[in-house]
Amino acid sequence: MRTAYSVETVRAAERELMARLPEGALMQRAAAGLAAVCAGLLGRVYGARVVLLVGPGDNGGDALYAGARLARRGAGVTAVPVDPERVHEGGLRALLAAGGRLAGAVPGRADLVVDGLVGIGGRGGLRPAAAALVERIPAGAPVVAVDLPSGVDADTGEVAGAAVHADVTVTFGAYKPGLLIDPGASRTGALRLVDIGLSLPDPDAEALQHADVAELLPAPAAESDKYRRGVVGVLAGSAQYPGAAVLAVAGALRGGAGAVRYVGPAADAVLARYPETLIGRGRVQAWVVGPGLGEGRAAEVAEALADPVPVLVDADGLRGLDPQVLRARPAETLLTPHAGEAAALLGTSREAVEAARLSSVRTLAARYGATALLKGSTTLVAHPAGGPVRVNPTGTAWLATAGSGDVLSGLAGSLLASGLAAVDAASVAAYVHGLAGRRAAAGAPLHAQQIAQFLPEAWRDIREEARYGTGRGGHRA
Ligand SMILES: NC(=O)C1=CN([C@@H]2O[C@H](COP(=O)(O)OP(=O)(O)OC[C@H]3O[C@@H](n4cnc5c(N)ncnc54)[C@H](OP(=O)(O)O)[C@@H]3O)[C@@H](O)[C@H]2O)[C@@H](O)CC1
Ligand SMILES: [K+]
Repeated sequence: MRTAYSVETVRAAERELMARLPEGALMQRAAAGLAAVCAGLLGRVYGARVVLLVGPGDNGGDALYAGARLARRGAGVTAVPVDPERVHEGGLRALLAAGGRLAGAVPGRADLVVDGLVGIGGRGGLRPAAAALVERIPAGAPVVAVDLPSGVDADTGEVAGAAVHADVTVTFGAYKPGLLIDPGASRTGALRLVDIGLSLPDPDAEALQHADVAELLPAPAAESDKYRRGVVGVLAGSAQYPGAAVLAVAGALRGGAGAVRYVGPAADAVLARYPETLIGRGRVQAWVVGPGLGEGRAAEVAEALADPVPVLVDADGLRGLDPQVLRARPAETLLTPHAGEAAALLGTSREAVEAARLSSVRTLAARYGATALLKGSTTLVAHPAGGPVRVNPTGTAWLATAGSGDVLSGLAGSLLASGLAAVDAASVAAYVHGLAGRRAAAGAPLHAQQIAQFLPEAWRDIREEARYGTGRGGHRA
């Protein structure tokens, strides 16, 4: 599990630790870790041209101390400050003593650029003087961000204006949520965590990794039959949208439940494609309600919600949901809106949800007493009782295609039926779905059926990589 902590939490842990350590010890730990990553990237440190972009705070200090370490190993290190009047004094002294130099402009060539402009003390998009240095980064030079890419909001991943695009981000003490959530996540490149000895409470956000997902994926036991493995009911589709039913069933058939039961007017379309589907009402261990239902189906949605089993509500099923009804349910409810549907549930605009995805998903879960999965470039999952928000690390922009959400809801419902808690079912489904989307896309547009077709491959890959380290990986770790 990759866990992430808010700036406030990191600062508190840092204060607590600093009080017990000699002055500057934490910065030295940070700089040592940063220099080690830089040296690894350079391969040969001696003679390498390293450029440090240095902001006025401790983030710049980290860069300067790391630069000093590289200079002592023979690198040619040039520090370019945003403001020559405001540079971390100790760091600058160390760099100059090690043979590094200070310059007023970014050199035209570099083997490595270190972004020490701003870290967790940064607010808003990069200011013009800092942004001007970023623009001068020599083309093709690899960029290592110190703690986080400058311009990315550490707590939310929001990017207001200019921000650094890093190839590697070396972060200290703990991951910050903004490194895992887009648009920030797409600026970080490969993430490296340097342990500086902070003791931390419960995280604010967390991201499943292959090994976590492998442990959660249901596996049939020797004595399993289809009913013990769970039956998932799918209430979806309409005369107008029969395809949504087919796609939700496609996802559900590949989610580990022993059987899929379809209820609705698209039975012919479903059977034509998946003859193994059970048709009509009967006992289920979880429901998927909503994809392609169209209008006027509230009574059927209410009936499913009255069944005392976990229910996933998606798409048209989300219209007019009553928080009181969900709160009174004896089993878990999982809501899977995209930003527009979440906005309707929260009585706000789509833009407001997109701008503040983390707080939106938390509010949604708390207000409706349900687990909430907010779809998007980084899908988020929140539990109604709070706790860390799960951030999906496998998403890809190619997943934003018609019907993709129907496959996801079928898959998540199937995982619910096989006994996973709603938070796990939702986050595992998002993870496997994202991976399948990446496999299916392989850099080209895809359609939703392909995502469903690639689910078994993604699933196997997760199992194998977790067990033998031999899977093809491919997700950004
Ligand atoms: N946590 C830990 O355990 C450890 C933390 N460590 C390190 O300390 C870092 C935090 O240092 P920090 O507190 O000095 O703040 P930092 O990120 O350097 O930025 C503040 C400066 O930037 C400026 N500025 C603000 N916004 C801006 C913008 N948009 N565009 C441009 N400029 C902007 C702001 O200017 P001002 O508002 O003062 O005018 C201020 O001068 C942390 O990220 C990590 O690297 C490690 O050394 C040890 C362990
Ligand atoms: K930085």
